[in-house]
Parts: sequence; C-alpha cells; structure tokens
Amino acid sequence: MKHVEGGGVASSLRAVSGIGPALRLAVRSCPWWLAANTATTLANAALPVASVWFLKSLLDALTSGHLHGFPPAAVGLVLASLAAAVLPALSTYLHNEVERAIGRRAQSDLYLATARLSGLARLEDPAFHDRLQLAQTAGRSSPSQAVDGILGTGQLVLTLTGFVAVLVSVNPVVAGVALVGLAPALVAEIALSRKRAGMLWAINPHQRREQFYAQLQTSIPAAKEFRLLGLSELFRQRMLRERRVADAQQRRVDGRELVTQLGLGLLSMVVLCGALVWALGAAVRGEISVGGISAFVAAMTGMQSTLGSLVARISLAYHVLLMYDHYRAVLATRSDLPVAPAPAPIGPLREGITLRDVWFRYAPDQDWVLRGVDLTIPHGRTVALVGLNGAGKSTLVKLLCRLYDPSRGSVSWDGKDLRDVSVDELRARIGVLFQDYMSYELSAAENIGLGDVASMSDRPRIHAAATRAGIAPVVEELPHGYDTMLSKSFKDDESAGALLSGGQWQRLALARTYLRDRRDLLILDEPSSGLDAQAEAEIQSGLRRHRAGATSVLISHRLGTVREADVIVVLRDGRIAEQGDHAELLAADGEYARLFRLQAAGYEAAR
Ligand SMILES: Nc1ncnc2c1ncn2[C@@H]1O[C@H](COP(=O)(O)OP(=O)(O)OP(=O)(O)O)[C@@H](O)[C@H]1O
Repeated sequence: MKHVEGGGVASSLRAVSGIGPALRLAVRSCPWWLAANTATTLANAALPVASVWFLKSLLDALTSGHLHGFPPAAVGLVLASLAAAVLPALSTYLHNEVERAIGRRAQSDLYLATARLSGLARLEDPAFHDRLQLAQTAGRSSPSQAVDGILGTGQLVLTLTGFVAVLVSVNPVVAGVALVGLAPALVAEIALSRKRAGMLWAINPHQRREQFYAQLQTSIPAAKEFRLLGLSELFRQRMLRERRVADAQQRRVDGRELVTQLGLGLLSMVVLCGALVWALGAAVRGEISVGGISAFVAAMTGMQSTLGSLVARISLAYHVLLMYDHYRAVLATRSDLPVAPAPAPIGPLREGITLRDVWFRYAPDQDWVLRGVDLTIPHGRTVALVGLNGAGKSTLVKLLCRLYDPSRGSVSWDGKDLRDVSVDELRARIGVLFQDYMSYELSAAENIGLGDVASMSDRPRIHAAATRAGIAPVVEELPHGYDTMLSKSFKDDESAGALLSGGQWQRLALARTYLRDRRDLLILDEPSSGLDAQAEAEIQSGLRRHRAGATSVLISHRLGTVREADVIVVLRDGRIAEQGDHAELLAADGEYARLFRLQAAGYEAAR
C-alpha cells in the first residue's frame, strides 16, 4: 500500500480517504461526548448569524415605527448573547474530553499494531521508524483534530451559509463576487498543507538523529565515556548540524507561506473594499434601509472572516489527514513474519530441533550471515555454539526463536517447520538469556518476574530463581529488598532507588530466564560474560544442574564453560566448521583445539 509522503494527487486522495476511519475511531472512542460536542458546535455555528438577524429586525422595527417587532427581536438578541457567553467554554470542555478519549484509543491501537509485528525486521527498518515517529504524534492528536476539522468546517459552512443568505437578501451579485473572489485562497492553502506535510516527512530522519545526539549528551550510560573522552562538544555540534538542516527546510516552507498569506490578505482587502464602496453608493441612492446597511456590513465582514477561517480549517484538516495517513500506514503494516493460515499445534519437544540448509542475511543488500547451516539440537542434550566474533552464533539463536525467518532452508521443531506453527506458542516453550539482555528500570522482583508474566507476583518462585542465579543475597540487602526500584530515574519515597553492578544485572537477567525453567528449550547467549571467576564457577554448577535432562543451547567465548556440552559446534563465517564433543574436537586438532589451547595458554602463562 502506497502512503502519503507529501506529494501527488493519488496520495492526497488516499489522505482524504482517511476521513472515514478517523470518524469511526472517534465514534468508537467516545460516542456520547462526541454527540454533545457536535450539538454545541452546531449551536455555536448558528449564533453569529442569529445575532446579525435579530439586530437587523431590531433596527428595522425602530426605524420603521413597527414597534411590535421590537420585543421578540430584543429577547432573541439577549438570548443569543447569553448563549455566545456560555457555549464557547462548554465547547472547549467537551472538545478536550473528546480529544483525550480519542488520543487514548488511538495510542492503544497503535501499540497493539506494533506488538503484532512479531519479528524484528520491521523495527530495524529506519523508514518504518520515521513513519512510527510521525504516527505516534499523529495518533495522539490527528484523529481528534480530524474530527475538529470536520465539525469546525461544518460549523463554519453553516455560519457562512447564514451570512451568504443575509447578503443575497440584500444583493445577490455582490454576494457571488465576494464568494468567488476568495476561492484562490482555498487552492493556495491546500497546496501549502501538502508542502508542509512533505517537509515534515523529509526532516524526520534529521530530527531522529538530533534527538539521538541530544539524549546521548544527558544519558547516564553514556556519561562516563562522554566525560572521559570529552565527547560533549562533538555531539552538541552534530545535534546542531541536524537541527540546522531541519530548520532550513522548515524556513523554506515558512517563506512560501508568508508570500501566500500576503497575497491572500491583499485579495481579501480588495474584495471587502469593493463591497463597501457598493454598499455606501446604494445607501446614498436610498436602495437599502438602515437595518439593511448594518446587516450588509456585518454579514460582509462576518463572511470574510468566516471564509478566512474556513480556508484555514480545511487546509489544517487536510494537513492533519496527511499526517494521519502515517498512523494508518503503521496500523496497516503487515508482520514481517508470515502468519500460517491454520497454525499446526506445537507440543512439548520430543525429538529435537533441526536446521536444514539454513541461509540467512539481514537484508537483501547485505552479506550472508549464515551459509547453509545443517544442525540438529537433540532433545535432552546441550549444544554449545562457539566461534569468533561475528561468526553468526547470536543470529542462529534469533532464528531458533523465530525473530526472523531463514532466507533459505528451514528450522523445524519435531519435524514441524517453525513457519507453520503459532509464533506465540513457540516462544512460550523457550527460555532465553540474550547476550544483550534488558535491565529494566523496575523493582528487583519485577525484573525477575518479567520472565514469566503469569508468575509476576509469585514471590516464592521469584526467590527461588534469584537464589539459583546467586543474586538473592544482593537483592535482600537492598533498602526495600525485592521491592527496591533498580533505577535512579523512577525512584520514589516508597521504593528507594538502587543501582546494580554489571555482573549483578547479568545474574538478575539469568534469574529472569530461570523463571522459565519449565520450558522445553533453554538458550543462554554468553550467560557469564560479565561475572567474576567465583560467580562464574557458581553459575556453571547451577547451570549444570539446571540443564540436566533439558534441551539447551549455550553460547560462550570461555571454552571452559562449554567443554561439558554434549555437542560443541564451531561456527566460522556462517558455516559449521566442525562439531563433536570436547575430546573429539581436541583430537581433531582444528579451530576449537586451537582456540582452546590459546585460552589455556593464557592461564598457564599467568601462573
Ligand atoms: N540486526 C542486525 N542487522 C544487520 N546485521 C546484523 C544484525 N545483527 C548482527 N548482524 C551482523 O551479523 C553478523 C553475525 O552477528 P552475530 O551477532 O550473529 O555474531 P556472533 O557470532 O554472535 O558474534 P559475537 O561473538 O560477537 O557475539 C555480524 O557481521 C553482524 O554485523
């Protein structure tokens, strides 16, 4: 589906076709508030014309001597003034309520849509990120602005019709000329809206980079290197450079807007002056009454300002719809992982997981990361993956979790291709500690409990997982034990914040993985990389017990950690270079033996 990037008639039509979905969203979000808001808007629309009409009747009654017409006109004028005093405030209140309700609903729908993207590829696409950023802003405000635009346009059209009716009753030709004279404004404003939407899309990558540089300068994780390496000035300059590029594009559109507005202002002045000259001439010739002159002048200036507002409204609504198109595009984004029409049930692992001639690259224009991998992970066994940096170990793990599909070949679970089973069911059977695990700015208990959301409040299980990962004593010493916030940004009086060391965070992440110990497949990608020697030894023995009889995949650069694995697979440049158990690989005297001796020599030399 092609979406609006700021130009072209087809994309404009697409944007306008967003009116229906925006209105449906509004109705679903808050039907009653919306109905009340619509009613006050319509009442507001009738007020200015009613006032002009009551004033005309009043003046005509006074000047013609037909005084029986005076009381109803006076009462009408008072009531219209009262309503004019009350309705705007009521309208603002209702409008804000509608805006909040739609914003909540739109935000919820947006994040439901992004959660449906079950793989990683879309989130790694920069163009998708640009769109997502615009969609986040547009999702919050555009649907309610679109409703505003429609209601506001309706209100102004109603008011305008009233003024035109008054003018036509005085002189139809002048009314027609005044209306036609202002048509160019609409065309020019719409063209400007399109330019502005296109500019916003074009500057998005610059704004994203600007935000990135800005956040870096105050981020806690970056603060040490920034201070030590003196990086603040470099990134401040880069931030400003991106800002200047974005500002230059904004300035160009602002300049165009300035010229257009000046031209339109001039045109509207000419039309108004012409009408006034006619009205004065007609009054001198005695063609219109005093009430008629007052109605004409009021209707003419009213029509001018209403037309101006109408043009601005329409162009704003158009701009909002162009932005809303990004929101619709995100909602319509299909998952990067095709969903099987009738997913096969996936049971507990009985035989094993098989990779058959698996080729994988992250994008068609990038190099292959895995090149024809054939591998079996038998049920109840531990398979270790080793190899140099960039060999493809973590990528293989991501394919096991179906975060990507292989570009060629297949991964199967007891013979069932992962593409044919439900991705949620598959992931429910896997426990993983990723190499780049998350450190959540939440309480210690939540950091562990997230491993199994259903057990978030199961304290005995959380304690058991923490004990197994060797982090329980540290957590118990924290100011509020398991309820301590592990953050300096979100602490409050009830949950004083504390920060952990790198190795302690790693143990906490391991505890989170242990909470999923009833799963069929356990994957540990560098589980002890940040741990001290004693901690590593404790973790090793814990892991040994934990893995006994379970199917697991273990990645580690410390070859001592993997020597007990049933099968050790050495990956080199995305291919399996060799596999076997520790003794077999040492006897083969290949890459593994070379790396193992290299590490052992390091320890020997240190003695
Ligand atoms: N999300 C990604 N997008 C594009 N390329 C990627 C991505 N992740 C990894 N790569 C590339 O894939 C290759 C293999 O990376 P991978 O993380 O699988 O290696 P690894 O064997 O786990 O390395 P290490 O031992 O350093 O953890 C690398 O060249 C890397 O640049």
